[in-house]
Amino acid sequence: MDLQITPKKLSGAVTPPSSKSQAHRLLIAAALSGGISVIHGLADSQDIRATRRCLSAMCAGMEDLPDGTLRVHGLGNGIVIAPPYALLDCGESGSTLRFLIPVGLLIQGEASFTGRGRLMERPLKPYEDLFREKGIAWKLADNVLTVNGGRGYGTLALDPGTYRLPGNVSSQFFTGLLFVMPLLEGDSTLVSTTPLESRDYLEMTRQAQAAAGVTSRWLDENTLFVPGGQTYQSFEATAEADWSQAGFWYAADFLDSRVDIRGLNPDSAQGDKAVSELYWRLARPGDTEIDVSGCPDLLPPLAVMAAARSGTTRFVNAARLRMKESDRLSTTAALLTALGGRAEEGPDFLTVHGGTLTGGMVDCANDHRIAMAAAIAATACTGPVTVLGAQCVQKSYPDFWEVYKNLGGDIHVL
Ligand SMILES: O=C(O)C1=C[C@@H](OP(=O)(O)O)[C@@H](O)[C@H](O)C1
Ligand SMILES: C=C(OP(=O)(O)O)C(=O)O
Repeated sequence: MDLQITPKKLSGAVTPPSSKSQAHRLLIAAALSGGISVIHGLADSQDIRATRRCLSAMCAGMEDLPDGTLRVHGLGNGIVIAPPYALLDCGESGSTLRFLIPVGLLIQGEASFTGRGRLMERPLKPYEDLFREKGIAWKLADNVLTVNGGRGYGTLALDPGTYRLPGNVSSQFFTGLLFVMPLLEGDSTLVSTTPLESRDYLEMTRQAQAAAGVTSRWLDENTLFVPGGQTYQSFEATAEADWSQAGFWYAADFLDSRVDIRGLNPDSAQGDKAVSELYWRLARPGDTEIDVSGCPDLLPPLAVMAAARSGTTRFVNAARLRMKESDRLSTTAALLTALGGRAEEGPDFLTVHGGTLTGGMVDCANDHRIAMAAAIAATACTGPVTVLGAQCVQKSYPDFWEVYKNLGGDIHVL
């Protein structure tokens, strides 16, 4: 779907959908438990559907109630996950794939993972290296990854112990391991061999586990101690509003729209709540530097703010942005330059020069956050903006265009 946007300021109230990151975690913690958990406020999106689909394929029960509540029938303390083989279609969701690979080792036989778009090209090496070191079967061929925890043969391939991973590729590997470690018979430690980036995402994992009565503790800033022999208890929880998505509405306000952003938890464990402070930092004129290693998903909306401010903004520690749904350093720079802005990418940074945006044609590169950033940038352009492939917002915010229109956005489908 291609859209033409005629620049208009937006106005009205918005409640962002519930946090995708929190939703993945609550679903997995509920599925690993031994009872029926109740989750309120889950927003629908392609990524959340992917996690639900995979957990269902592992035999967790998912029951949607008419009031929007989801009841999850857990697998039984994760000890026996029923099928002897499961084919798990992760769609385009990196979180689903990386969170569930270790969970797949609990299946009696093989678990195969597949995905679409760029998913299976996104990094998996930290798991591959670790699995090879531990003697766990790993095969990636023709877009399908197969792992085998060997549970059907009376052994548990994932032993308690020390697990070392680089901390600068994706925090999602740490989350995946952290989900299964408490179920092992003995204690484990999870060690980041480089300074751990996106640490708040691990805190979100620990928070979802805490809801299910599962604990771990930091020994130092790169080492997490995970007691073994724990079980996930069923729980009731409400998913909170998504700070990463709120970032786009903050950017709209930065560009002089009047969007009243509602429902956000200021004490949230979501690291992307940093947008509320970064907004004010960017509002001050002059050159500035922003470290996005802890909040990579904020880069597209922050870059749009940077394009309209007075001064140069350098986003640093951003190498991981190249490994998202698109190479986001490149696609964010391309988005801004296509609209008449000035931006340059480096290997691990993006420099954005403030100025005015004129309009033009943006290719979303199948990246939801590029599509939403383009929509917000359009509100400040002097001429029309064409957005190619706008349907990719389905990944995380399916009614984004509807909301944009309700706020007064002027869009029509080409
Ligand atoms: O754990 C999570 O929910 C996520 C972690 C981040 O990934 P990285 O840790 O790979 O940067 C983030 O970009 C992604 O959208 C969601
Ligand atoms: C990178 C993202 O998600 P994931 O890694 O789960 O695909 C995202 O939502 O921007």
